[in-house]
Amino acid sequence: MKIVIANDHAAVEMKRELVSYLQEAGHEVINMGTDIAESCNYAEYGERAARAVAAKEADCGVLICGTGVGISLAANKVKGIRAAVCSEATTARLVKQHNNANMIAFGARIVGMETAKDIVDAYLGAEFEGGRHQKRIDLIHAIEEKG
Ligand SMILES: O=C(CO)[C@H](O)[C@H](O)[C@H](O)COP(=O)(O)O
Repeated sequence: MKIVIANDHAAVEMKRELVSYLQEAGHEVINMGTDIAESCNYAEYGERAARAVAAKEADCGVLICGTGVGISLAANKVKGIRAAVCSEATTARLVKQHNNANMIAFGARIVGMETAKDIVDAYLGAEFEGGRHQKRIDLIHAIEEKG
């Protein structure tokens, strides 16, 4: 898969390790930074990655900040984005199966490296189930259209 990844200063090391992990698994990774420890603003990185997913430049996205919350809030402001915060693998699987999340987010200050890998594996290994779940996603996007 083609996966975009973005993070703030809280997650530079975790992102670096995940990029290698995903590449070793055969994925193409588009790294949108940040790659330095200097304090930065998660909204800019979340938006950049979300726009790439919305434009179909990537199949999906991985977002990491301190908690995963700020960067997902920013990404979710981009039309067509469903970014879900996950702190464990079951949620990561279900956000794909039920919500067809096109981005996942987690916190480098919340989950450890092995859990982060489990989250990513569960999400990438899951398939959207469609059916009743599609109607619910359509309702979410109807809210988006109302502005
Ligand atoms: O946005 C966040 C919380 O929703 C992220 O955790 C940020 O990484 C965090 O706010 C950054 O905090 P810092 O004190 O500036 O490192």
